[in-house]
Amino acid sequence: MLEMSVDDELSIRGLKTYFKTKTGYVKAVDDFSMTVKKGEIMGLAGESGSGKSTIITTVFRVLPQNASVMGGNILFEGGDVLKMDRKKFDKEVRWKKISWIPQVSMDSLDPLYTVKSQMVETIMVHEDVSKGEAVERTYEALESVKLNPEIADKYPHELSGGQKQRVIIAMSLLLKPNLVMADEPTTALDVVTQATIVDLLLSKKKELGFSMVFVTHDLSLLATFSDKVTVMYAGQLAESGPSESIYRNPQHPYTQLLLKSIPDIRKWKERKLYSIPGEPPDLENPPSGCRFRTRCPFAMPVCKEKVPEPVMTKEGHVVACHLIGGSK
Ligand SMILES: Nc1ncnc2c1ncn2[C@@H]1O[C@H](COP(=O)(O)OP(=O)(O)OP(=O)(O)O)[C@@H](O)[C@H]1O
Repeated sequence: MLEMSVDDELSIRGLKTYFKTKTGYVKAVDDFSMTVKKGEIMGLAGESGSGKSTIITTVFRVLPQNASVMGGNILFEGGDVLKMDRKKFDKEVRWKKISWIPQVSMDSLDPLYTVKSQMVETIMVHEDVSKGEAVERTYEALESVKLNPEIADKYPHELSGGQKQRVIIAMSLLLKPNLVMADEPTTALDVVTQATIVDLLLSKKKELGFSMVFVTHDLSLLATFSDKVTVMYAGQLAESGPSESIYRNPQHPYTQLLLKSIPDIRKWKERKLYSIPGEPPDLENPPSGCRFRTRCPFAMPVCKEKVPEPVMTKEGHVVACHLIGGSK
């Protein structure tokens, strides 16, 4: 049996989630591991298409029809989320223990129902409470994310992006989950609204004490609040470790280049914008060995032959790179 440490909230081990296509399988998440400790904020970063959302939808068990979990475990509160009976997961885990804050998009709230009816329904499906009590809790939840109670009777299309994201946050915290997975929660919002949404999430975290996975392609945003950062490349782990150390002393060439591509506002006059040369690989036919080797300035012959094994460095980072350690 796979054991978790008492201070682990979520432990993803060797996860493989593939999408079936007409021509084969997109290996969107391929042997990926990550542990989130209780109460910590884990930032999950990587370029678009690196598999971040697929990890979240695999944990939340909302994968599309053409996806299959080909291997691995997702350990949470002593059990494997992937092996749990579907009905039990829906009733006891989804929203109640693990919740999800998706991007503000057209389909994150049901367009046919008012905010109040969606929130009341969420409470009543999971808890044995009267409708009156569920309505009362809905108003309290809206107030706790600083929304006017009038919002309760509105339909999603009547709300601004920022209001919609506050409703989604209120909904995701309704049942006081232990783990919140926020998937690019501020993308598609303007910069000022982005900052207020991050502040709101951080203050709710302080108040309620949940652990959080915060998915973003924006490493500069994570720097301001995450305890740890995991960097993914093409469905696999590149580097993971304590935030401060990752930003000060990145070990993986991909992390180094990602950090180099963050614009420094203090040097805006003299500095050209940097972007990593090349494109992320086709995940239906990824390169052999290290998937980053086709863009890596330090690629060596071994990088083509062997998949690098994640190893712990003296800085306390887990790094999958032949410059650092072993191979599979
Ligand atoms: N339903 C699907 N069928 C086939 N391929 C898919 C499907 N959903 C996602 N993919 C592919 O899986 C890979 C990982 O996608 P995913 O959305 O997890 O990446 P991401 O890092 O979250 O990207 P972004 O930051 O753009 O949201 C991509 O190559 C994507 O094209």
